[in-house]
Amino acid sequence: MSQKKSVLSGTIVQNAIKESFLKLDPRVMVRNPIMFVVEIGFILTLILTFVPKAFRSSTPFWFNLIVTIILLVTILFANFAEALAEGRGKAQADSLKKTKKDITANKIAGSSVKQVSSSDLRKGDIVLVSQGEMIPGDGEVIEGLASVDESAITGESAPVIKEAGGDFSSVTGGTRVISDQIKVRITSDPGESFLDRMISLVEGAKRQKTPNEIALNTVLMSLTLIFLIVVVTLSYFGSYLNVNLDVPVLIALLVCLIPTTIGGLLSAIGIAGMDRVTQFNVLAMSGKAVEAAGDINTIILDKTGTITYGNRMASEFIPVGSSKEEEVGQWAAVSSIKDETPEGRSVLELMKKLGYAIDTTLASSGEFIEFKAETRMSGIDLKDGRKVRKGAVDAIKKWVAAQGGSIPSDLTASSDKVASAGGTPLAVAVDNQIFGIIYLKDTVKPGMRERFEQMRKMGIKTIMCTGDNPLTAATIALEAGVDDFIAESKPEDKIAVIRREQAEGKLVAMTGDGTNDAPALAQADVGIAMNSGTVAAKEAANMVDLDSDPSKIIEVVAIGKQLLMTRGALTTFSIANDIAKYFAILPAMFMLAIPQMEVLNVMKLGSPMSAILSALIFNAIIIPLLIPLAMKGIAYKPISSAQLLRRNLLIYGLGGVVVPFIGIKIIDLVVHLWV
Ligand SMILES: Nc1ncnc2c1ncn2[C@@H]1O[C@H](COP(=O)(O)OP(=O)(O)OP(=O)(O)O)[C@@H](O)[C@H]1O
Ligand SMILES: [K+]
Ligand SMILES: [Mg+2]
Repeated sequence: MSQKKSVLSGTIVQNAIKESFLKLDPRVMVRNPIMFVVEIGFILTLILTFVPKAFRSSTPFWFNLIVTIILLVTILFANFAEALAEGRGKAQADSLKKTKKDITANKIAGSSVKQVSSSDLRKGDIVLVSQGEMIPGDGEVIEGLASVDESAITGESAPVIKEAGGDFSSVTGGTRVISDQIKVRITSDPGESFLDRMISLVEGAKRQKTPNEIALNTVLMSLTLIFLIVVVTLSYFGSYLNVNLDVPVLIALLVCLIPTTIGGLLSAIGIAGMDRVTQFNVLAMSGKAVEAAGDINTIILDKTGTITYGNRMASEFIPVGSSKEEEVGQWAAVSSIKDETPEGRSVLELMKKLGYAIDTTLASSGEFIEFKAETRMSGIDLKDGRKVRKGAVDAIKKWVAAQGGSIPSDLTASSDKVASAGGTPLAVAVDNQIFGIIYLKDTVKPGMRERFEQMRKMGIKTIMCTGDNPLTAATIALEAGVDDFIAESKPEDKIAVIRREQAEGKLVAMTGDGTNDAPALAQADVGIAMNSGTVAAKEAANMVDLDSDPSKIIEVVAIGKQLLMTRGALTTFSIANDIAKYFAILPAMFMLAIPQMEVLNVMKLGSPMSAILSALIFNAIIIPLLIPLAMKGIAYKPISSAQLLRRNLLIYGLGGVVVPFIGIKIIDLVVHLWV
């Protein structure tokens, strides 16, 4: 993102303080039932402060006033935690909104170019964008190639190449063309652009509670309800025994017992988790996706463009049978004249490099057969009836065999040589004759082996799925160090792998960039599309990586795990805490009613009233003290989940019991000076 703020700026804190008060509105508070109970308690003690005799209470004015103030502060602290977590996203949204201004677009209408406002562009419109101009809307490059400065969106200053065909065709409105000229087909209507979605995302406007959060909330609400019943029963019980338990004391008891710590921090934890993903330049469409990332068992990656750089370039024409190199090149070129994919264009470039002239007349009137992931071939049907094809060797072999052709005896040896070097062999054929092989070269990105090793330590299995042949796949799989690979896979095969894993109860993540990856990205529990990829891939996925770095999935998984751990740890801490507070406040309450019960004062607190106030003060200040942990998350190390659980129970369970004893005791020493 354009502004990476690692520290919280003063304005964010100021706004959060203001927001904490605005969130006191009961219509807002009711969305957080635990804190809403505290707010009702606050209203009751407020009434008691000014009408001391209400509810047959006998506590003094000053006590009621202090309880009222502490309750208010407790709610404000919880609101502040949430507002602070929301703050960074809001600030980011503001700066993104500045990127979104109306610009003039060169819309192509028939044979002329018309100048229109970018806000008047609709899905399907075609615009021309030249050097120095801003791209007026999201779209797909349909003609040409240009380098584009996407720093407004990604924060990355190095320009990226966008080109028609292939997997690098999508462009984002608000980015700038810095060289050449492209024709773009607009793919979004006003208000539905990537930037719009991004703004509403970081703003948290459409934030919904995740299923995990809803489940936890239900548990916490049930706990609250149980304590409410306990406290109400206690008050009746008291009056039956002729012991007067005062309303402010009962409210203090209730607030201490209900899980206000986690209740106050829960939404901040979720928002901060999402925000951490965003700071990492990954846009998560839902909190659910981030949480799912934390539980991932299997990751599916495609080969080209993910594990390798993805600029598969023709580097050699290898003749087979009785044909000549130039012949292979000629037919490869004829089949590529209208092939807009990087592979297709690289064939023509290789011809130029080798100094061969391309016979364009032959192809000019033919019917172009576009490359499809399903057929794994592309080519042209010539006017004279001949059909020219290039494509995956197995696909071409089948195609030739279906026409009664025979397979040259040296084909396999030649294609295997290319494949075992990690290259992609494309066979070139005309009707029933195979002429030779195009050697497409690609390179594995550096550092892949270490990344996959890290995933293995996290207990995650990696599977490479590629449309390429088994030998190339095996070579690259070995070089990159993935656990498993599937070759010659069509889009539906990728989905089948994901479904198979899911049927075994596993959560599956997938990264991809191509249109052929889109269905699988949608099927996966976590689908991460590369921002460089096609519009279809980005729409199907539930996360978009603005830096287009597929290995980033590791960090996304770590952030997801961290989110789940932080929530679990703070829930444990909160509930353990409440148990400790019980020992401070319950004896104090009875001592207040029956002064002879001094034996109950196990913590040796100053006086019943100072004990109650100390517990209540501790209950309030623990919320802001835990805000940094809620926002930053608990540090994550790749160790087994059993070890993790043991460690967290020890720290946050035991800590949760011990800390309040010490905290309340210290506060009581101070409070008792007055009370
Ligand atoms: N322009 C093209 N013309 C003909 N055949 C092609 C072309 N591009 C690729 N192929 C062949 O089709 C196969 C599938 O290509 P595709 O780009 O769909 O792979 P994929 O399924 O995305 O897998 P990956 O990206 O991991 O390689 C390639 O391995 C290659 O043999
Ligand atoms: K509490
Ligand atoms: Mg691909």
